[in-house]
Amino acid sequence: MILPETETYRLISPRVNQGDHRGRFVKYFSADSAEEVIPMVESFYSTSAKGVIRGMHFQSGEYAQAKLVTCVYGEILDVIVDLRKDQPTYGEVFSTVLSSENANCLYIPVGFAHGFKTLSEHATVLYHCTAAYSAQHEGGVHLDSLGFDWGGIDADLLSVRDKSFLPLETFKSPF
Ligand SMILES: Cc1cn([C@H]2C[C@H](O)[C@@H](COP(=O)(O)OP(=O)(O)O[C@H]3O[C@@H](C)C(=O)[C@@H](O)[C@H]3O)O2)c(=O)[nH]c1=O
Repeated sequence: MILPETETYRLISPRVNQGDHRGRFVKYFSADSAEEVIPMVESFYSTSAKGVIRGMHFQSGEYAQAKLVTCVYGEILDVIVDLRKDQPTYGEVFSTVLSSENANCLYIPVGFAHGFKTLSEHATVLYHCTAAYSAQHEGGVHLDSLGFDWGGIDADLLSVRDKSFLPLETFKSPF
């Protein structure tokens, strides 16, 4: 997929969110109502305990990914940072709460790094991506270098890889 260079992130509210005595039915994304078709090729989810932060991740080159992210169980603070060098918004952070309650979905174009913190006891985060996973094309920027207040970072709950990322200040963006 070729994304317009000026494309930016979008918070998508669920189109259908009806409940009855059985529970709820939520459609958090529909290609028919999107501004353009987003060809998703991989879908995966992760589960995390309270306080876990994962990020700030991206894939680059031919495996660069746009992502749709939603939280289907629990609540997370979802965070993205703009890594597009030619944009005046380079380094800017956007954050939003995604939860099973609000059923919101964040569309993250190529050129942004993504991460989140789990706010609830447990959270399940679901992704749809426009490119396949490629370990060789993975990259990241240190989550504690964005000038963003995570509301506390528990280093014991970070992955070794996430701790190893360079700070935004010295990081060389591939975008
Ligand atoms: C992302 C991913 C990981 N893996 C493997 C690699 C590793 O052995 C294991 C766990 O990977 P990680 O520790 O990178 O998982 P995680 O930290 O949850 O990675 C995710 O973080 C969030 C913030 C994102 O934005 C996602 O795109 C993804 O990068 O799963 C896959 O096989 N396929 C995948 O698509």
